[in-house]
Amino acid sequence: MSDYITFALPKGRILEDSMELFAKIGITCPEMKEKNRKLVFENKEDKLRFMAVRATDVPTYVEYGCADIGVVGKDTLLEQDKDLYEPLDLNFGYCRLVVAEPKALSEQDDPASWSNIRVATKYPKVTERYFASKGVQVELIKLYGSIELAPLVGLSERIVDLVSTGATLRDNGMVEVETIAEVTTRLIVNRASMKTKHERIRQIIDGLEKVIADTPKISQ
Ligand SMILES: Nc1ncnc2c1ncn2[C@@H]1O[C@H](COP(=O)(O)OP(=O)(O)OP(=O)(O)O)[C@@H](O)[C@H]1O
Ligand SMILES: O=P(O)(O)OC[C@H]1O[C@H](OP(=O)(O)OP(=O)(O)O)[C@H](O)[C@@H]1O
Repeated sequence: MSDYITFALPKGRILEDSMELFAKIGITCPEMKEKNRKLVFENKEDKLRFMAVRATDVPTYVEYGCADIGVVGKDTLLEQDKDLYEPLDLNFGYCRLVVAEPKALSEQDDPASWSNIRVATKYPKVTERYFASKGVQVELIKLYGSIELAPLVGLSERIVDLVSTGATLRDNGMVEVETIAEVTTRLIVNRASMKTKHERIRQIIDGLEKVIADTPKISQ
């Protein structure tokens, strides 16, 4: 398999856009279109292998060299802080990592007066760093999804989560307070693969870079 290039792709919302982008530089995997429960797919002719993994696991597969290349949101990279080469912003998956709170709370209360702020999030490390940099002590509550529910039921006063259209915040009576980071999808590469498979990987990066430069930027 060492002459193969292996990709770790997230199973969720990023997968389709990633495969569309790769197709523009001739990287395809017809086997992936078959409806089954397989997790590894091959394009034997072009010596390409694709693994479908949880979005949060992509950096791990790439860091350990099980995958040469990965596709992942900047939010995940900020949270995990792994030793990876990050050569390209793929210019899709636009969203923002924000601090938000219930609208009612925002109107009634001055957060500066709170002695203990509980913040629910999927991103505890980013959240801790962010509040520490502002000199604010917070209690972190790690959740794995539906973060906007936490303040509605008294689990936390605030949340740190992704916002794209704003519909989830709005429909749950919440408002944005501050932006922590702008998020897009990134290409990541294993550091050793960058040396041992330099020519093929460089070709992929250069090809994608050209496609991205020629594609008008779609703002969310
Ligand atoms: N509402 C959104 N709009 C645009 N991009 C988003 C949105 N939510 C998440 N993303 C981006 O897509 C990535 C993957 O999100 P997705 O929802 O597919 O997986 P996940 O559920 O966060 O991960 P996991 O499967 O590990 O729980 C995120 O890390 C982020 O970069
Ligand atoms: O601004 P919007 O367009 O409404 O998108 C934001 C929502 O999308 C993501 O959730 P996701 O759909 O991944 O579900 P989850 O809460 O289970 O992670 C994110 O965590 C927000 O909840």
